[in-house]
Amino acid sequence: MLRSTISSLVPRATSVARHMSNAAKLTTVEINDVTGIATLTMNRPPVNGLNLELLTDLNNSIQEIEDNKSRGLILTSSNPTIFSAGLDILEMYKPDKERLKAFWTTLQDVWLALYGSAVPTAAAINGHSPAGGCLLATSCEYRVMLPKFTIGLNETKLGIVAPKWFMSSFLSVLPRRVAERALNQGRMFTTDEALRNGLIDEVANSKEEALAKCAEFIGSFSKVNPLARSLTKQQLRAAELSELENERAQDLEKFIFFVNQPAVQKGLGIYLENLKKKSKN
Ligand SMILES: CCCCCCCC/C=C\CC(=O)SCCNC(=O)CCNC(=O)[C@H](O)C(C)(C)COP(=O)(O)OP(=O)(O)OC[C@H]1O[C@@H](n2cnc3c(N)ncnc32)[C@H](O)[C@@H]1OP(=O)(O)O
Repeated sequence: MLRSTISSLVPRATSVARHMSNAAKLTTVEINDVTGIATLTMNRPPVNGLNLELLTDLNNSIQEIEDNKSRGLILTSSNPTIFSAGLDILEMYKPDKERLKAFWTTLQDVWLALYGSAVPTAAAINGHSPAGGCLLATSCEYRVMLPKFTIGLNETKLGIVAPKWFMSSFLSVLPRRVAERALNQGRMFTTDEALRNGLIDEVANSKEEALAKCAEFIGSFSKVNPLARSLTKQQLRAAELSELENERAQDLEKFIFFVNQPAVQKGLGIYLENLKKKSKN
């Protein structure tokens, strides 16, 4: 799984960023030619709702970054106020059976790829980051967030239950007591609260500053043997990764059963309606 070598850590001569993915996709990957760090940007207006297509592009982009020996991965958003609104609720409301399966399987793929990535990962959280957005951010090794936004796993507020692997990412960052209470409450943390509780590592005043801080974190490994680093990370994360790997089919089954419960459908419908009402006001 090792993608980089010590020699690839030496900064290269030019500073031109290379676009690795084409613009028609819902993600772009840009590699900085000096640092070798890849910035993976989500670009699905209006709110980076994680639908099947965005998840597919995310998965392919993570793979591309792993394959092209990037020195690290920074996840961010092209939207100036929203990192990601989490799962696109429309994928779960009155769903098509086959698409629902593909949707959840691809979300599992994205989590396994990002949480288990061999390269150092960081999230530049330049906007709100509820639920699935928080899952992506907490799957990374480091988080830098802009002020006055919110982040958290708010599933209980929607009448749904965050799966175990959502909780694993959350628990890898927060103390158990804080995580348990926040999950039960469906708590959204403000940027300040997230910093105080350790849900994020730093605050930045602009997206550029956030990206620079993420790059600095990734650069902190420049003198560490990359193979030793990635094997250490993967060993530390192995238990949670294999738990999902071994239970993928059951997890999918549970999800499909849960989502199709009339009470869950009713709750999602009401939540969507309220979102739409709010956006009209
Ligand atoms: C073991 C098995 C059990 C498994 C059970 C399932 C587990 C599922 C796990 C995770 C769940 C999720 O990730 S669910 C998604 C949770 N997300 C949210 O609750 C966020 C909701 N959105 C907001 O709070 C806000 O939209 C925002 C803060 C993200 C942005 O606010 P802003 O004011 O800028 O934008 P609007 O609110 O006006 O929204 C614009 C537009 O987008 C639509 N929208 C927003 N979020 C979603 C979403 N998550 N899915 C679908 N659509 C969304 C919103 O309705 C507006 O639409 P219209 O313009 O058409 O009105």
